[in-house]
Amino acid sequence: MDCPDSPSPEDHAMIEAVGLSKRYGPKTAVHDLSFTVRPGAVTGFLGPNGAGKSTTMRMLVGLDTPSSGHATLNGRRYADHAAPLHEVGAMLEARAVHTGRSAFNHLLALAATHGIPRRRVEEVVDLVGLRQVARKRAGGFSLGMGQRLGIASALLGDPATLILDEPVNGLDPEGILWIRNLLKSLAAEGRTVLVSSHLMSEMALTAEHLIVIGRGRLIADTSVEEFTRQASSGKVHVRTPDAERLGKLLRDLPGVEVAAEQGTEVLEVSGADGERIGRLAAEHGLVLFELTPQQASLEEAFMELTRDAVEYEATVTTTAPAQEVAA
Ligand SMILES: Nc1ncnc2c1ncn2[C@@H]1O[C@H](COP(=O)(O)OP(=O)(O)OP(=O)(O)O)[C@@H](O)[C@H]1O
Repeated sequence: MDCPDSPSPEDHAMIEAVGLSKRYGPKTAVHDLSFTVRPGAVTGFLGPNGAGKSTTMRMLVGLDTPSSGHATLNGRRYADHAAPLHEVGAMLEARAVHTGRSAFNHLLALAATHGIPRRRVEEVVDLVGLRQVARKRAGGFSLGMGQRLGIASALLGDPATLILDEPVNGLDPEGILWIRNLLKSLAAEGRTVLVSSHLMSEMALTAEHLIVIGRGRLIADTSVEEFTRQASSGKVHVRTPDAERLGKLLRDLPGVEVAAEQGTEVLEVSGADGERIGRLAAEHGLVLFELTPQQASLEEAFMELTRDAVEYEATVTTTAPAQEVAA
Protein backbone atom coordinates (compact mmCIF):
# COMPACT_ATOMS: atom_id res chain seq x y z
CA MET A 1 0.00 0.00 0.00
CA ASP A 2 1.34 3.46 -0.85
CA CYS A 3 1.70 6.35 1.52
CA PRO A 4 0.93 9.94 0.56
CA ASP A 5 3.93 11.90 -0.74
CA SER A 6 3.44 14.95 1.41
CA PRO A 7 1.88 14.90 4.86
CA SER A 8 -1.33 16.86 5.39
CA PRO A 9 -1.61 19.16 8.44
CA GLU A 10 -3.73 16.54 10.23
CA ASP A 11 -0.85 14.09 9.91
CA HIS A 12 1.35 16.29 12.05
CA ALA A 13 2.90 14.33 14.88
CA MET A 14 0.74 11.27 14.42
CA ILE A 15 1.74 7.66 14.44
CA GLU A 16 -0.36 5.51 12.18
CA ALA A 17 -0.21 1.74 11.83
CA VAL A 18 -2.26 0.26 9.02
CA GLY A 19 -2.75 -3.48 8.91
CA LEU A 20 0.73 -4.15 10.28
CA SER A 21 1.72 -7.80 10.35
CA LYS A 22 5.02 -9.49 11.03
CA ARG A 23 5.74 -13.15 10.62
CA TYR A 24 8.94 -14.89 11.64
CA GLY A 25 8.76 -18.17 9.80
CA PRO A 26 5.68 -19.96 11.13
CA LYS A 27 5.37 -17.51 14.05
CA THR A 28 3.04 -14.51 13.66
CA ALA A 29 4.44 -11.91 16.06
CA VAL A 30 2.06 -9.13 14.95
CA HIS A 31 -1.23 -9.68 13.17
CA ASP A 32 -3.12 -7.04 11.17
CA LEU A 33 -2.56 -4.28 13.68
CA SER A 34 -4.09 -0.85 12.99
CA PHE A 35 -4.07 2.12 15.33
CA THR A 36 -3.46 5.84 15.46
CA VAL A 37 -1.47 7.61 18.18
CA ARG A 38 -2.37 11.27 18.56
CA PRO A 39 -0.45 14.22 19.93
CA GLY A 40 -0.99 15.87 23.30
CA ALA A 41 -1.27 12.75 25.44
CA VAL A 42 0.94 9.92 26.57
CA THR A 43 -0.26 6.72 24.92
CA GLY A 44 0.62 3.52 26.73
CA PHE A 45 1.39 0.50 24.55
CA LEU A 46 0.57 -2.49 26.68
CA GLY A 47 0.67 -6.21 26.41
CA PRO A 48 2.06 -9.19 28.24
CA ASN A 49 5.53 -10.50 27.45
CA GLY A 50 5.79 -11.63 23.85
CA ALA A 51 2.63 -9.75 22.80
CA GLY A 52 4.47 -8.05 19.94
CA LYS A 53 5.12 -4.57 21.36
CA SER A 54 8.81 -4.38 20.47
CA THR A 55 8.24 -5.88 17.05
CA THR A 56 5.54 -3.28 16.35
CA MET A 57 7.76 -0.44 17.54
CA ARG A 58 10.63 -1.67 15.39
CA MET A 59 8.31 -1.67 12.38
CA LEU A 60 7.16 1.87 13.19
CA VAL A 61 10.74 3.13 12.85
CA GLY A 62 11.73 0.92 9.95
CA LEU A 63 14.05 -1.42 11.86
CA ASP A 64 11.86 -4.35 10.87
CA THR A 65 10.04 -4.68 7.58
CA PRO A 66 6.37 -5.56 7.93
CA SER A 67 5.25 -8.80 6.25
CA SER A 68 2.21 -6.74 5.27
CA GLY A 69 0.70 -3.36 6.06
CA HIS A 70 2.61 -0.16 6.71
CA ALA A 71 3.27 2.50 9.30
CA THR A 72 3.63 6.25 8.97
CA LEU A 73 5.05 8.82 11.34
CA ASN A 74 3.82 12.35 10.81
CA GLY A 75 2.35 11.24 7.48
CA ARG A 76 5.43 9.52 6.08
CA ARG A 77 7.27 6.28 6.47
CA TYR A 78 10.25 6.64 8.79
CA ALA A 79 12.72 6.03 5.97
CA ASP A 80 11.12 8.79 3.89
CA HIS A 81 11.94 11.50 6.42
CA ALA A 82 15.00 13.50 5.36
CA ALA A 83 16.04 14.19 8.96
CA PRO A 84 14.31 11.54 11.07
CA LEU A 85 15.87 12.57 14.41
CA HIS A 86 13.92 15.84 14.17
CA GLU A 87 10.68 14.00 13.47
CA VAL A 88 10.82 10.94 15.66
CA GLY A 89 12.85 10.13 18.72
CA ALA A 90 12.99 6.42 19.41
CA MET A 91 14.47 4.37 22.19
CA LEU A 92 14.07 0.75 21.34
CA GLU A 93 17.02 -1.08 22.79
CA ALA A 94 18.60 0.98 25.49
CA ARG A 95 21.34 -1.62 25.90
CA ALA A 96 22.29 -1.20 22.26
CA VAL A 97 24.88 1.38 23.39
CA HIS A 98 27.77 -1.02 24.03
CA THR A 99 30.23 1.65 23.28
CA GLY A 100 33.68 2.57 24.50
CA ARG A 101 32.71 6.19 23.88
CA SER A 102 31.59 8.47 26.67
CA ALA A 103 27.88 9.26 26.87
CA PHE A 104 28.67 12.79 25.77
CA ASN A 105 30.67 11.69 22.73
CA HIS A 106 28.03 9.14 21.82
CA LEU A 107 25.42 11.90 21.74
CA LEU A 108 27.80 14.25 19.95
CA ALA A 109 28.39 11.68 17.19
CA LEU A 110 24.65 11.15 16.82
CA ALA A 111 24.07 14.91 16.74
CA ALA A 112 26.68 15.30 13.99
CA THR A 113 24.61 13.09 11.65
CA HIS A 114 21.86 15.72 11.73
CA GLY A 115 23.86 18.93 12.12
CA ILE A 116 22.56 19.26 15.68
CA PRO A 117 24.73 21.75 17.63
CA ARG A 118 26.85 20.85 20.66
CA ARG A 119 24.74 23.04 22.93
CA ARG A 120 21.73 20.75 22.29
CA VAL A 121 23.85 17.81 23.44
CA GLU A 122 24.64 19.75 26.63
CA GLU A 123 20.91 20.46 27.04
CA VAL A 124 19.77 16.85 26.76
CA VAL A 125 22.56 15.63 29.06
CA ASP A 126 21.19 17.97 31.75
CA LEU A 127 17.57 17.12 30.92
CA VAL A 128 18.10 13.40 31.58
CA GLY A 129 20.31 13.94 34.62
CA LEU A 130 23.51 12.43 33.18
CA ARG A 131 25.79 15.46 33.71
CA GLN A 132 27.85 13.73 36.43
CA VAL A 133 28.63 10.69 34.30
CA ALA A 134 28.55 12.18 30.79
CA ARG A 135 32.33 11.75 30.37
CA LYS A 136 32.27 8.11 31.48
CA ARG A 137 32.31 5.18 29.09
CA ALA A 138 28.68 4.50 28.13
CA GLY A 139 29.39 0.77 27.74
CA GLY A 140 29.89 0.57 31.52
CA PHE A 141 26.58 2.22 32.38
CA SER A 142 24.00 0.61 34.64
CA LEU A 143 20.65 -0.29 33.08
CA GLY A 144 19.07 2.86 34.52
CA MET A 145 21.85 5.11 33.21
CA GLY A 146 21.58 3.36 29.84
CA GLN A 147 17.86 4.15 29.80
CA ARG A 148 18.60 7.81 30.49
CA LEU A 149 21.15 7.87 27.69
CA GLY A 150 18.62 6.24 25.35
CA ILE A 151 16.10 8.91 26.23
CA ALA A 152 18.70 11.63 25.70
CA SER A 153 19.36 10.22 22.19
CA ALA A 154 15.64 10.17 21.47
CA LEU A 155 15.24 13.80 22.54
CA LEU A 156 18.32 15.08 20.72
CA GLY A 157 16.51 16.27 17.59
CA ASP A 158 13.66 17.85 19.61
CA PRO A 159 11.21 15.59 17.77
CA ALA A 160 7.42 15.97 17.65
CA THR A 161 7.00 12.24 18.13
CA LEU A 162 8.58 9.89 20.67
CA ILE A 163 8.55 6.11 20.67
CA LEU A 164 10.00 4.52 23.79
CA ASP A 165 10.16 0.80 24.48
CA GLU A 166 9.97 0.01 28.22
CA PRO A 167 11.76 3.20 29.31
CA VAL A 168 11.05 2.51 32.98
CA ASN A 169 13.02 -0.76 32.98
CA GLY A 170 15.90 -0.63 35.40
CA LEU A 171 15.04 2.74 36.88
CA ASP A 172 14.84 3.28 40.64
CA PRO A 173 11.72 4.90 42.16
CA GLU A 174 13.15 8.37 41.72
CA GLY A 175 13.95 7.57 38.07
CA ILE A 176 10.45 6.21 37.51
CA LEU A 177 8.90 9.39 38.88
CA TRP A 178 11.26 11.44 36.75
CA ILE A 179 10.34 9.66 33.53
CA ARG A 180 6.63 9.81 34.35
CA ASN A 181 6.82 13.60 34.71
CA LEU A 182 9.07 13.96 31.67
CA LEU A 183 6.69 12.01 29.42
CA LYS A 184 3.69 13.97 30.66
CA SER A 185 5.40 17.30 30.08
CA LEU A 186 6.53 16.25 26.58
CA ALA A 187 2.94 15.32 25.74
CA ALA A 188 1.65 18.55 27.27
CA GLU A 189 3.90 20.42 24.83
CA GLY A 190 1.83 18.85 22.05
CA ARG A 191 4.11 15.94 21.22
CA THR A 192 2.99 12.43 20.39
CA VAL A 193 4.34 10.00 22.97
CA LEU A 194 4.04 6.24 22.56
CA VAL A 195 5.52 4.27 25.43
CA SER A 196 5.43 0.54 25.89
CA SER A 197 5.26 -1.24 29.20
CA HIS A 198 4.01 -4.38 30.79
CA LEU A 199 3.55 -2.54 34.09
CA MET A 200 -0.11 -1.66 34.22
CA SER A 201 0.08 0.24 37.47
CA GLU A 202 2.79 2.47 36.05
CA MET A 203 0.83 3.16 32.88
CA ALA A 204 -2.25 4.07 34.95
CA LEU A 205 -0.20 6.91 36.43
CA THR A 206 1.53 7.97 33.21
CA ALA A 207 -0.76 7.44 30.22
CA GLU A 208 -4.10 8.92 29.28
CA HIS A 209 -4.68 6.64 26.35
CA LEU A 210 -3.96 2.95 25.91
CA ILE A 211 -3.35 0.59 23.05
CA VAL A 212 -3.43 -2.96 24.34
CA ILE A 213 -2.27 -5.93 22.32
CA GLY A 214 -2.29 -9.61 23.07
CA ARG A 215 -0.59 -12.24 20.94
CA GLY A 216 0.04 -9.66 18.23
CA ARG A 217 -3.58 -8.53 17.95
CA LEU A 218 -5.28 -5.33 19.02
CA ILE A 219 -7.49 -5.85 22.04
CA ALA A 220 -8.19 -2.31 23.16
CA ASP A 221 -7.64 1.22 21.88
CA THR A 222 -9.18 3.41 24.50
CA SER A 223 -8.68 5.93 27.31
CA VAL A 224 -7.29 4.68 30.61
CA GLU A 225 -10.54 5.77 32.24
CA GLU A 226 -12.76 3.91 29.78
CA PHE A 227 -10.53 0.84 29.87
CA THR A 228 -10.82 0.58 33.64
CA ARG A 229 -14.54 1.38 33.65
CA GLN A 230 -15.35 -1.28 31.04
CA ALA A 231 -13.48 -3.93 32.90
CA SER A 232 -14.68 -2.95 36.36
CA SER A 233 -16.43 -5.68 38.23
CA GLY A 234 -19.76 -3.86 38.61
CA LYS A 235 -19.92 -5.13 42.17
CA VAL A 236 -21.02 -2.98 45.07
CA HIS A 237 -19.61 -3.40 48.54
CA VAL A 238 -22.30 -2.85 51.19
CA ARG A 239 -21.94 -2.71 54.97
CA THR A 240 -25.10 -2.66 57.03
CA PRO A 241 -26.18 -3.86 60.48
CA ASP A 242 -29.23 -5.30 58.68
CA ALA A 243 -27.20 -7.47 56.32
CA GLU A 244 -29.52 -10.44 56.56
CA ARG A 245 -32.69 -8.50 55.70
CA LEU A 246 -31.10 -6.41 52.96
CA GLY A 247 -29.48 -9.51 51.49
CA LYS A 248 -32.85 -11.23 51.27
CA LEU A 249 -34.54 -8.20 49.66
CA LEU A 250 -31.77 -7.96 47.09
CA ARG A 251 -31.81 -11.66 46.26
CA ASP A 252 -35.52 -11.34 45.44
CA LEU A 253 -34.71 -8.87 42.65
CA PRO A 254 -34.22 -10.42 39.20
CA GLY A 255 -30.57 -10.59 38.04
CA VAL A 256 -29.14 -9.63 41.41
CA GLU A 257 -26.59 -11.79 43.18
CA VAL A 258 -25.42 -11.34 46.73
CA ALA A 259 -22.37 -12.82 48.39
CA ALA A 260 -22.42 -12.58 52.16
CA GLU A 261 -20.45 -14.10 54.96
CA GLN A 262 -22.65 -15.40 57.76
CA GLY A 263 -22.55 -13.21 60.85
CA THR A 264 -20.84 -10.19 59.21
CA GLU A 265 -22.23 -6.82 58.18
CA VAL A 266 -20.80 -7.07 54.67
CA LEU A 267 -22.57 -7.88 51.38
CA GLU A 268 -20.97 -8.00 47.93
CA VAL A 269 -23.72 -7.25 45.44
CA SER A 270 -23.69 -7.65 41.68
CA GLY A 271 -26.52 -6.86 39.27
CA ALA A 272 -27.66 -3.71 41.10
CA ASP A 273 -25.89 -0.36 41.33
CA GLY A 274 -25.38 1.72 44.46
CA GLU A 275 -28.39 3.93 43.78
CA ARG A 276 -30.76 0.98 43.52
CA ILE A 277 -29.38 -0.66 46.65
CA GLY A 278 -29.54 2.63 48.59
CA ARG A 279 -33.16 3.26 47.58
CA LEU A 280 -34.19 -0.28 48.46
CA ALA A 281 -32.60 0.08 51.90
CA ALA A 282 -34.33 3.44 52.44
CA GLU A 283 -37.73 2.05 51.40
CA HIS A 284 -37.40 -0.59 54.12
CA GLY A 285 -35.89 1.70 56.72
CA LEU A 286 -32.55 -0.16 56.75
CA VAL A 287 -29.40 1.59 57.88
CA LEU A 288 -26.30 1.60 55.60
CA PHE A 289 -22.77 2.17 56.86
CA GLU A 290 -21.07 1.74 53.49
CA LEU A 291 -22.12 1.60 49.84
CA THR A 292 -19.09 1.46 47.54
CA PRO A 293 -18.92 0.54 43.85
CA GLN A 294 -15.85 -1.68 43.32
CA GLN A 295 -13.48 -0.23 40.68
CA ALA A 296 -11.19 -2.70 39.03
CA SER A 297 -7.56 -1.64 39.08
CA LEU A 298 -5.89 -1.22 35.73
CA GLU A 299 -3.88 -4.32 36.56
CA GLU A 300 -7.04 -6.40 36.98
CA ALA A 301 -8.60 -4.91 33.86
CA PHE A 302 -5.49 -5.77 31.87
CA MET A 303 -5.36 -9.35 33.15
CA GLU A 304 -9.01 -9.78 32.29
CA LEU A 305 -8.60 -8.51 28.74
CA THR A 306 -5.39 -10.29 27.89
CA ARG A 307 -6.64 -13.56 29.35
CA ASP A 308 -9.58 -13.37 26.94
CA ALA A 309 -7.15 -12.79 24.08
CA VAL A 310 -5.19 -15.91 24.97
CA GLU A 311 -8.38 -17.95 25.19
CA TYR A 312 -9.52 -16.57 21.84
CA GLU A 313 -6.22 -17.55 20.29
CA ALA A 314 -6.37 -21.00 21.83
CA THR A 315 -9.78 -21.75 20.39
CA VAL A 316 -9.39 -20.33 16.89
CA THR A 317 -5.72 -20.92 16.08
CA THR A 318 -6.08 -24.61 15.68
CA THR A 319 -2.83 -24.98 13.77
CA ALA A 320 -0.73 -23.24 16.43
CA PRO A 321 1.76 -25.48 18.22
CA ALA A 322 0.80 -26.28 21.80
CA GLN A 323 3.60 -24.25 23.37
CA GLU A 324 2.48 -21.10 21.49
CA VAL A 325 -1.07 -21.41 22.79
CA ALA A 326 0.08 -21.87 26.32
CA ALA A 327 2.75 -19.12 26.22
N1 LIG B 1 13.68 -11.92 15.36
C1 LIG B 1 12.73 -12.76 15.78
N2 LIG B 1 12.69 -14.03 15.33
C2 LIG B 1 11.72 -14.88 15.73
N3 LIG B 1 10.73 -14.57 16.60
C3 LIG B 1 10.74 -13.33 17.10
C4 LIG B 1 11.71 -12.36 16.72
N4 LIG B 1 11.44 -11.20 17.37
C5 LIG B 1 10.34 -11.43 18.12
N5 LIG B 1 9.92 -12.70 17.96
C6 LIG B 1 8.74 -13.34 18.60
O1 LIG B 1 7.62 -12.51 18.35
C7 LIG B 1 6.81 -12.41 19.50
C8 LIG B 1 6.65 -10.97 19.90
O2 LIG B 1 7.87 -10.51 20.46
P1 LIG B 1 8.09 -9.01 20.95
O3 LIG B 1 9.50 -8.91 21.46
O4 LIG B 1 7.69 -8.06 19.90
O5 LIG B 1 7.06 -8.93 22.17
P2 LIG B 1 6.97 -7.87 23.33
O6 LIG B 1 5.54 -7.59 23.51
O7 LIG B 1 7.87 -6.71 23.06
O8 LIG B 1 7.50 -8.70 24.57
P3 LIG B 1 8.37 -8.26 25.84
O9 LIG B 1 7.46 -7.49 26.73
O10 LIG B 1 8.74 -9.58 26.42
O11 LIG B 1 9.54 -7.48 25.34
C9 LIG B 1 7.45 -13.27 20.56
O12 LIG B 1 6.83 -14.53 20.58
C10 LIG B 1 8.88 -13.37 20.11
O13 LIG B 1 9.45 -14.56 20.54
